[in-house]
Amino acid sequence: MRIYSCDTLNLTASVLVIGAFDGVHRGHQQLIRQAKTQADWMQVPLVVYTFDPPPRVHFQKKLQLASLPVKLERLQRLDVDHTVVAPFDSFYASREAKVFLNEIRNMNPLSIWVGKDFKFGVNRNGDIDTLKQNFHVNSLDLVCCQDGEIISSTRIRHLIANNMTAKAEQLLGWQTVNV
Ligand SMILES: Cc1cc2nc3c(=O)[nH]c(=O)nc-3n(C[C@H](O)[C@H](O)[C@H](O)COP(=O)(O)O)c2cc1C
Ligand SMILES: Nc1ncnc2c1ncn2[C@@H]1O[C@H](COP(=O)(O)OP(=O)(O)OP(=O)(O)O)[C@@H](O)[C@H]1O
Repeated sequence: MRIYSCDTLNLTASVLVIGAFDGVHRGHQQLIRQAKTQADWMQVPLVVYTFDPPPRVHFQKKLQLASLPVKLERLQRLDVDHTVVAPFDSFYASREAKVFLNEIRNMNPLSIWVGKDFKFGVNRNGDIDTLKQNFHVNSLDLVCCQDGEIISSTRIRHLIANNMTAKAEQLLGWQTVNV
């Protein structure tokens, strides 16, 4: 897997997945695996575009589930070809949605995978519909755990804060000692 900073990756074709992916939990893993299957079928590289730190850590000072090296190792294990890491600071967060769209246009995505609630650009001005006006977009139904609750980084943060490590690891699909 090759790693790039934002604004540096140009490709003639790709499949792109975008998100914070804090912890690379089992929901993230399913999203990335679906995208990988499609990328292999299309014979184009799979690109993950992610943020460091995760926007919730930057804005809301939430617990970070995995450091950048750990996140990158997990993405590598999922057979991602290229990962773009945007340094998520106040300057980056002030980018207009259309500037972000221009950046990803340089990767010529044949298909983009995001969750239904995906937002981007200053003040979260861009959404999945904005993305759909410009690209072919796929979204996956949110993956739930055995008890039917949606898996999310937020839920895993709560479990860790309440010392429910075994349950957190079950939703993560990785051991928390690796953070
Ligand atoms: C260019 C850009 C600017 C952003 N600016 C803001 C912002 O001003 N406020 C905010 O809460 N989130 C901002 N975000 C973060 C998004 O709301 C969102 O958390 C991010 O795209 C990751 O998506 P995810 O949370 O679904 O993983 C920005 C994202 C991007 C790509
Ligand atoms: N359970 C899930 N099943 C499928 N896709 C998911 C799941 N959770 C998140 N995603 C998708 O993965 C991408 C990255 O999501 P994100 O990093 O915001 O995860 P999150 O678990 O929702 O985090 P947080 O709880 O901090 O908001 C988004 O496109 C999101 O919709």
